[in-house]
Amino acid sequence: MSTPKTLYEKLVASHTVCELDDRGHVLLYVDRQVLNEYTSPQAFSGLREANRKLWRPNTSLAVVDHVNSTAPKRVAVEPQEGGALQVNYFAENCRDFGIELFDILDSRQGIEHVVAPEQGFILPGMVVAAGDSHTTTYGALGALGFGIGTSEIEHLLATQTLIYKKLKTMRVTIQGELALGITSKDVIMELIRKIGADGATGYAIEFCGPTVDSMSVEARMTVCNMAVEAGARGAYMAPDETVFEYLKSKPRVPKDALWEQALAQWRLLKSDPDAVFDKDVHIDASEVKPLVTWGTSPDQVVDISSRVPNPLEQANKAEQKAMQRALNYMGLAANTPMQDISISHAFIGSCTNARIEDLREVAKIVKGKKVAPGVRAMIVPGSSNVRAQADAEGLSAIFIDAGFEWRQSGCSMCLAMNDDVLSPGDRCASSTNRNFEGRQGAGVRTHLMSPAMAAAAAITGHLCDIRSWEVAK
Ligand SMILES: CC(C)[C@H](C(=O)O)[C@@H](O)C(=O)O
Ligand code: SF4
Repeated sequence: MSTPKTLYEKLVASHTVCELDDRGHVLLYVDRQVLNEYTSPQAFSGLREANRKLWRPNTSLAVVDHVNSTAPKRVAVEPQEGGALQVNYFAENCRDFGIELFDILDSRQGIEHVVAPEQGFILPGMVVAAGDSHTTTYGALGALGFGIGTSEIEHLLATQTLIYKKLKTMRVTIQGELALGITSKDVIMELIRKIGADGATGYAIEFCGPTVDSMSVEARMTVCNMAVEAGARGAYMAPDETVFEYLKSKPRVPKDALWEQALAQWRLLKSDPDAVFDKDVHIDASEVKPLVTWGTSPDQVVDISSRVPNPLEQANKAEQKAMQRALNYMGLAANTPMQDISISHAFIGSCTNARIEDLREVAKIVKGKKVAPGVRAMIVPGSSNVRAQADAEGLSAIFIDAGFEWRQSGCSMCLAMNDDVLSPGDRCASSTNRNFEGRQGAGVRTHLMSPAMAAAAAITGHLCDIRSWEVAK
């Protein structure tokens, strides 16, 4: 009998063209890649210089997302606008190399990790690479997605392969029921709290267990998306009926007999029962609290009902110093109750938490309420399709009535590469995935949390416990 294998090992094995050495390097075939205007220019320039063509142009999908404006009225970029150079060069490259592009005015435009699944471009069992670390998101569909650098993009476009180092495997088993108001965002933040921001470096994570099984595909995407903040360059769940149901209606999935054939194959995509993982982690979902970051790394995170931690209680001197530095940057004093922290901004957006289910949750929280005086709150839908759907469901009317800005889609204030930049000292409750120094603008203080928590903070003007909110409803 052959050795039992994890799904990760099966996916890598089925895409291995050849082994390159005995240290785990293989030449890996990549099924599909998603391109953005921000990380692809040098790759295209390299191809142009070497006079190379794309090996399989129709395996690429190109989306403008990082630098575009999210101003409510959408217009094409003008040559003099910031980011226009990247957007225009991107369009030129897609035209010259024969790649399908969702440009700013396209009704399918949006953040790549929201758009690609929405289009049915990512299917179970695929290997997908892109010049963006949050490509792990696709693991929610049972695909192996990971981020690559710009020279790797060039290699990939020319050959449809990559030199890939096989990862170790980690199984994260999640069981128990989430309490009212607790979301999959809190679950992934709990994992990061537990294992640290480099706790999964060198690993691919398989998420499993009853809690994962009962999550929607969108909730699973949040988990796989943010797993990279624990260092994982691969994070997935075995695809199940929930995934197949989600995919069924998407525009680009195989149809009719091909669908049935695909389904039969996809149902085989799971780890063998006795497969051995290099590491096992368990999470009791019933114990997960609403989490919020206090520092400048996603693992500097606490339960909303607790206090800003005190570095002096840390035995490790280096850790103490890092905590103090984070507190200084964040303008926070140790032992302050987290709920006493006032905010100036709230941002609901990003590929972590700006899908339609997230926006529905936000609408439930803010309906009939008003954004606190002095707070600027914005909602940036994950894609133009999500925006249209939120309009159709009446969600955007609720947001606008409550005083939120309802904007066009893009990465926006998740990393502030367009005009959506905050000012030094601003403090933002954010549904995003990274709270690094300067992430939302120089000197800006970012607190990561679930979209529901960010919405509640916008209304009250300070960080607050979604559980008391849920009870009060
Ligand atoms: C711009 C891109 C390289 C980057 C990433 O890789 O994730 C960005 O999307 C981010 O979230 O920091
Ligand atoms: S929304 Fe944020 S995390 Fe996602 S791809 Fe854009 S910048 Fe990166």
